[in-house]
Amino acid sequence: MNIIASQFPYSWAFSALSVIYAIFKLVRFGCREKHLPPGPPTYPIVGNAHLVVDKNLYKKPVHPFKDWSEQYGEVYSLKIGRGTMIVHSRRAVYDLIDKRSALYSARPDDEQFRTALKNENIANMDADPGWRAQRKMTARFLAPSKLDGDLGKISEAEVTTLMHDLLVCPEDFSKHIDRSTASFSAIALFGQRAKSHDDFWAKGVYKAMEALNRAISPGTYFPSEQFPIFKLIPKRWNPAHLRAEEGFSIPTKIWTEARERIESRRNQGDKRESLMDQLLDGRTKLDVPFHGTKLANFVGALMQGAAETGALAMRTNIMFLATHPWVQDKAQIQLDALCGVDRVPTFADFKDLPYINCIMKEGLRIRPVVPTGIPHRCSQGNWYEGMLIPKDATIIIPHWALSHSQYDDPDTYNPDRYLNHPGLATDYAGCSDYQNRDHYAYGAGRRICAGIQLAERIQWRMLARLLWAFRIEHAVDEKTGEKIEIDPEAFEDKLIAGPMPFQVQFTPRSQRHVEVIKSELEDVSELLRKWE
Ligand code: HEM
Repeated sequence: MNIIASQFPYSWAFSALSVIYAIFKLVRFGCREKHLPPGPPTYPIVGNAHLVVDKNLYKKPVHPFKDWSEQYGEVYSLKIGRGTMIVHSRRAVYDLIDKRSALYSARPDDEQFRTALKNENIANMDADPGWRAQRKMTARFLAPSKLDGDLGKISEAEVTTLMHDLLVCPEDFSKHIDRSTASFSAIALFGQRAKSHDDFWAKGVYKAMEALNRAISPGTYFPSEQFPIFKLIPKRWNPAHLRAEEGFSIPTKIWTEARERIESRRNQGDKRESLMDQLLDGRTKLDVPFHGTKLANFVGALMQGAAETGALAMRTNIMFLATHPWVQDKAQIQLDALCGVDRVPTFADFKDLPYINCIMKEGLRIRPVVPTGIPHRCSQGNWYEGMLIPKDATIIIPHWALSHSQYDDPDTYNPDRYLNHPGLATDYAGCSDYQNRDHYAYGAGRRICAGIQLAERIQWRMLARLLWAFRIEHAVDEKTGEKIEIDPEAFEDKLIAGPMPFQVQFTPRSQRHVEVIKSELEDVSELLRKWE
């Protein structure tokens, strides 16, 4: 009896201490650890997870990314997942993402991304030999010499088709742009052209992107890395998980069919110069071999990276050009002086048409296509100005917020701000003169957009030719005769985002311009037919 009585207080005390410790740990769970960069106040358990439920992280009227940077500085942290660090200044992007690129080039190990992209999409692959091999091959295939050679001619031919489509049916301008960027990418990557918007080679890529955007857009799935309890929800009851599975299965089905179509064409003796043809030939070999669906998904992921981004950026340009006629005036003075009415501009005119480049940069700055960037992961803990950036922290470069805080008068659309930036984005990215970087729309460090050279050329060609050919103006309401307003803030809430639908008018600048477009189309028809 005595023995039991003397043991009781100890076991009670032990249990009580355990409970107190568990409560302490629970309450501390979610608190920001010492040495982490500062950030918004945390709540027990949830940390800062509640803050990202609002998808409007970057936009007006809330703009929290920007407000937090004003409050907490150039690098701040959110207690989400294994820690989320926001790198919010030109200097910090250069110091961390560019200079320490070896530590900042991994991708977060996020279950939703893992399920939707597996290790088969270059944009989400970990920084391993397979990813390096794919980057190397992409850089080789999309080298400037090729993009300015045969691929350049094809790209210009597709833009000529776009000009003609805009003559014939201007109200469908968005569809024409989608077709144009998809078709050029499909010729380069698969050796096949998209003759119409409903063609497999155009429809497929937008269907794949829609599935992917549905799966991985910020704020649309449970933060199961932070709260593993969500992993216990049966997958069939978790709509976000089902969306993630479709984010993989829908694109994989499309790119597998694409590969089969190419194999069948090749079996009929029709071999072409596309990336897929070269891979199937074995003419181009990857340092790390492909298995299963990886080959189809590699080329498909490039197609996904190429088609929609360029189309969204172009829609943004059109929106701002329609609302800023003085910008068109400036560009058209240069175009008319150089090309007159008898010839269309080509990329060889890049240096002589500097204002087109200014317009391209300003569009990417004011409405970056990937507003919150694609997250990076820090693969090794390191210190920055007395703050710890922990191993496995998610790293965000908030493109939209950066663009709206690191520039003079950032909310004003003004391509003139780039008059002293005559180079392409590649000339400024990663440069030690970080104050002079043009914009961050292509990301930073080793993970910077792998198609940046192509992206710049596609947009430049579209902008130069469309501005040479048309005045872009507000659409007019047929009943009232009033112009239809365009809301420049109406942008999608997606990982890869563009303007909400809007209406504009494309008016040919003269009858002579119309004639030149028609004769140009005749000239390039032969070239394009080869890819049908
Ligand atoms: C306006 C056009 C484009 C924009 C704004 C854009 C933007 C971006 C951004 C922000 C990233 C992530 C960078 C980072 O993690 O820091 C990215 C990655 C990527 N982009 Fe683009 N992109 C565009 C066009 C293209 C084109 C034409 C291609 C052609 C293949 C392409 C292929 C890729 C690929 C493969 C990646 C993944 C790179 C990696 O994770 O290693 N993009 N892009």
